[in-house]
Amino acid sequence: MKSITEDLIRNTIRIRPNQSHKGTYGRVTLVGGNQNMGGAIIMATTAAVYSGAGLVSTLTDMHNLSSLHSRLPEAMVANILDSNQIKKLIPGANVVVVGPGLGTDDQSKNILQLTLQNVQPNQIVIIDGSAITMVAQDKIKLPKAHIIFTPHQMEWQRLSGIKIADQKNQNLNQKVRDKLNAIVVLKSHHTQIYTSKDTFINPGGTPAQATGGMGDTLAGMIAGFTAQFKNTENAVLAAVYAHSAIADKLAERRYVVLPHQIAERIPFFMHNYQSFK
Ligand SMILES: NC(=O)C1=CN([C@@H]2O[C@H](COP(=O)(O)OP(=O)(O)OC[C@H]3O[C@@H](n4cnc5c(N)ncnc54)[C@H](OP(=O)(O)O)[C@@H]3O)[C@@H](O)[C@H]2O)[C@@H](O)CC1
Ligand SMILES: Nc1ncnc2c1ncn2[C@@H]1O[C@H](COP(=O)(O)OP(=O)(O)O)[C@@H](O)[C@H]1O
Ligand SMILES: [Mg+2]
Repeated sequence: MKSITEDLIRNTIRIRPNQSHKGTYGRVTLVGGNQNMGGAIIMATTAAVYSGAGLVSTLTDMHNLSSLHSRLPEAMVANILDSNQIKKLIPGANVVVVGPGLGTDDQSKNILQLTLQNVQPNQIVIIDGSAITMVAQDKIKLPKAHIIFTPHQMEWQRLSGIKIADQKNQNLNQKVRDKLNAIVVLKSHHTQIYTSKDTFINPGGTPAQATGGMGDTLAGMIAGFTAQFKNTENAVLAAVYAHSAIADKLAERRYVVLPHQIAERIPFFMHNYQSFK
């Protein structure tokens, strides 16, 4: 298993060309946040915006509208229950994130299905949180697209059938990845990334990260990075690395690191590591 290196991060985060505009940096659409879990989609959206995605739109329950807007005026918001908005905003994106705080009831399932039905083959789709659980339990058909799953260990157990105790076995994980034909970010205290060619381990991470919303933030970062940087695999690796490297730094002086504190530091981290042209 290869460790993600600083060099890879430097070769991935590019200096922004002068001749560019917001469209250069990708369109991200996020789908999630029911009445009870608006925080999850707010954190994911925040991370996508702070990672530098050019245009970010969020389909969420309208109960979350004012809290999302007041925290993050940069994001556009649409009603998750309006199927016309889903049909418009999903095909218009470069990267789709589905799942943070989506819930797993019948309404959530319909939203997930409609979202996936509108995905285009050239798009990157990050399937996180509740969406992983529903794909696992309800045998939801996956679209032809560049799919990235971001499960924690229990979500991976649900999706892969591999018990948490057996997830140490990389061959088992890789076999299921091959069947899914996706990038799998298997989150834990040292997150592993399974791609079509390789397995990587993230060298960083701290128990100060063990708090709700930490994975939602990672999903948004992966969206922001993959929207901007051409090599999708490297963009995923860079996002995973940045997420924990920022946390490790903050944890030098904190007992717990909050997801929004990570989001605030993303532009500083990316500034320090930019080099690739
Ligand atoms: N503020 C918000 O709006 C927030 C909303 N959120 C949204 O909630 C939705 C549900 O996601 P979820 O992860 O909270 O619940 P679920 O999928 O049932 O998994 C938990 C079960 O798995 C087990 N478990 C075992 N290993 C584990 C591991 N390594 N990491 C984690 N869990 C592990 C664990 O075991 P236990 O804790 O009991 O030991 C428990 O039995 C999702 O859409 C998400 O986006 C959250 O982000 C929080 C903030
Ligand atoms: N003890 C730990 N050490 C390092 N990283 C951790 C630890 N606990 C959790 N994390 C990280 O926090 C995130 C948790 O993701 P997830 O469980 O999906 O959170 P949520 O759904 O609440 O946003 C993952 O990126 C995981 O690697
Ligand atoms: Mg999660």
